[in-house]
Amino acid sequence: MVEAKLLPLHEKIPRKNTPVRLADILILFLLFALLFYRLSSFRSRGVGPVWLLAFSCEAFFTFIWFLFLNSRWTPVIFRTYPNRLYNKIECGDVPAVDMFVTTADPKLEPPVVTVNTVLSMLAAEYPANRLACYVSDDGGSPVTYYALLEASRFAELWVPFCRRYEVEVRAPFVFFSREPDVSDDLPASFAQDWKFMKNEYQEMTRRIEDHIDEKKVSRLKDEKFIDFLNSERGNHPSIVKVIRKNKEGKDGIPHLIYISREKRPKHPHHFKAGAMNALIRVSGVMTNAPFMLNVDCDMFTYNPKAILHGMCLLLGSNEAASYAFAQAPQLFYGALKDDPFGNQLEVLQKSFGGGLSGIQGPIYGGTGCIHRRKVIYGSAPHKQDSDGMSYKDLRRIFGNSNELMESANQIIKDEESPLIIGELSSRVETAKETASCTFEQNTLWGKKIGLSYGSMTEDVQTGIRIHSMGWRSSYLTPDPPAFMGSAPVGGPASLAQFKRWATGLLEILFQPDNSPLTMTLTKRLRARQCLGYLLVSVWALRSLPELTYSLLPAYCLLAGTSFLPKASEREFLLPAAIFFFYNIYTMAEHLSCGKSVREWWNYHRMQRIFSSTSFLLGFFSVVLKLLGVSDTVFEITRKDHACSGDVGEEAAAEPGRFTFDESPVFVSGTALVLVHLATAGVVSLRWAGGAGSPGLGEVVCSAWVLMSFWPFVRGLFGKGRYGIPWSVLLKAGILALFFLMLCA
Ligand SMILES: O=c1ccn([C@@H]2O[C@H](COP(=O)(O)OP(=O)(O)O[C@H]3O[C@H](CO)[C@@H](O)[C@H](O)[C@H]3O)[C@@H](O)[C@H]2O)c(=O)[nH]1
Ligand SMILES: [Mn+2]
Repeated sequence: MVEAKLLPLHEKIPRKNTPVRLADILILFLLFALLFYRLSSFRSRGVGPVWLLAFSCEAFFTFIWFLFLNSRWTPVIFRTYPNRLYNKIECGDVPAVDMFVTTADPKLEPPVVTVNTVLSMLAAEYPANRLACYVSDDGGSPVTYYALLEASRFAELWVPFCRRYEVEVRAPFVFFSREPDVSDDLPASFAQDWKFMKNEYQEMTRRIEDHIDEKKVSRLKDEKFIDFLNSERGNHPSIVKVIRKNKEGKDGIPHLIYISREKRPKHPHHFKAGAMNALIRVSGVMTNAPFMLNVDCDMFTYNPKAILHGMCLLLGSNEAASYAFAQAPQLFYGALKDDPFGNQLEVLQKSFGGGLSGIQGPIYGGTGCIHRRKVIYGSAPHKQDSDGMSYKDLRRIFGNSNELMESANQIIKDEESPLIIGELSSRVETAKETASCTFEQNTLWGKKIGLSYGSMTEDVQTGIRIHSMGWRSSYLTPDPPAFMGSAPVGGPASLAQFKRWATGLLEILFQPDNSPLTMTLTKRLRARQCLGYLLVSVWALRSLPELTYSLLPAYCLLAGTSFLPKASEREFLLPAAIFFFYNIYTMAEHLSCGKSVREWWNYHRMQRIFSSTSFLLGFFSVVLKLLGVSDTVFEITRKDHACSGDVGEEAAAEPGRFTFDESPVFVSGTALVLVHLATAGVVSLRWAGGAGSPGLGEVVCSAWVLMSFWPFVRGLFGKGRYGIPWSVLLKAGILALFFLMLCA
């Protein structure tokens, strides 16, 4: 028998994908043929503005397709074998992991959501004395702190209960949403314990919801809340509170620590990246684990062995040692059927994440990721710096805290041995210092170490920095999935999220010391990985050709010209074939991932909507930032979660129906729909009046735009939040009129 410890902890298996490659190439070939046809037509019929525009858009689409093809050319899958780690666990030989949860606003992110996430982390299957859970609260709210105190108390019952009955999903709201499974192999006590626990859980959520008002919490007159008395949101000193210490060893409950970093109105706080850096420093002086797991407040552990699976990717072999981090895909629990807002991106993540895994590795997605601390501290791959750094360097890089410098030096010298730091409580004052808003001044935080600043997608930016150092990354895809979060519901939240992403991704492209382009030329970012990053970096730029291409059919129908070959010409088959194969291809891909045709259509149509709305605003935000007019802001996504009693009003009557508000993000989409409706009217009138029949290609395209933007068409007639507000209609109307005049 092969000895257990000799068996690999993970395997990286190339996936066969010949049919996908063939389909990718076929479409690329057709796109090139179309471009070639356009070029040769310039010679025969001259260069008109309409065909030139069409050609430019198609050239852009071809480029995108090429990037797409590159990203999925050599997919691999990772298999992990956590059982092979049990030897190590028995000897107490597994590395410590610091777990970070970020939350920022108890109104948009209900504390019950955060509490469920925290409980699922505390109950992880991993030696409890190797774990510490740090919650960063950018809201600085006593409400969140109160909820965590409750969570800590409940954990005393919950964690042993999960271990005793090997509970599968350890976020209580999931567990109690199903009827208990009373199978024969469970002890007779289970049914009774289940009832008791459910009751305790409900009591706890009731108390938390009872204390959702900050004033009520402050009135509790408990000295625990003193720190919050004179603090207001955005203006308060650092608060660090040890809520619970692990006293009972490896079968106990991990440490739980609350942090609210210092905030002052005049100091930029760098949103989530700033919060993460405070977490990294505070944990650095308190437990200093060599690995760090970070999740958003709504992203609970779905697979209790998630960390074990992650460790299988990061420990054991030379190959594992080259992985900077293990990233899990962002999957969603209890999400709406058929993904009406097209924001779950499961199919896309599978192809993109699996594809990049075959190059340098998946991108860092900001949540559900286990990092090696030394990577975040700037260490290069396969380099053991046994001497560590000089005091002067440490101070210049990490900042003026002896404890932090010392702990950072430990990490740089030797990554896997956990550092035993005395009493947690004795470190609180030091921790507060490192969480102050001036601590980062004249250090490399946000530049060379920690999470990088300057982009709304700090995650991707940081990932690029890491890959540029020559590190690789791995994809954490156990079955069941490691983590699950909540996807935004409704039009405003979904479009705002994609706007933020598009903004952040484009911001990166324009940062000389972070842009994937320069990183490939000057550092160790692989060329194909760079192309992979480009595929998402150009989201905001995609808005221009997408919008242009959706306007072209309307323009041609109104102006009596065409941007496609006539249906009677042989070349008409080219765009027709692209249209046909592209849609069949994306549909087949969805079906092969077990998705419905409906879900494919929702994905397709939301892609068109995002491109012409969110991405466009993202593009403008970046332009304004580059011009120095206004800076970009991180707008937090509202979490309508099954576990928070009040399912937001968005999700009320018709949860899958598109909703609107007065945000400018709706203007371009509304204008587009108005233009096409007007076009349909004019063209039918003309046709009835005996004018010649309009071009088939243009008519199909115009109808396709209306079908894709159907939520907006419905929005014209909807009531309340299902209707497009007057202010948006007015702005869109003016734009549409302007365009119609242009066509006349
Ligand atoms: O000033 C802030 C703003 C946000 N957050 C936290 O950041 C996380 C992500 O925010 P959310 O509003 O949920 O944004 P999403 O669009 O869902 O986030 C995705 O995209 C972000 C980048 O745009 C990444 O940071 C996230 O990890 C990734 O899940 C949440 O836990 C927030 O509490 C803070 O801690 N401080
Ligand atoms: Mn989120």
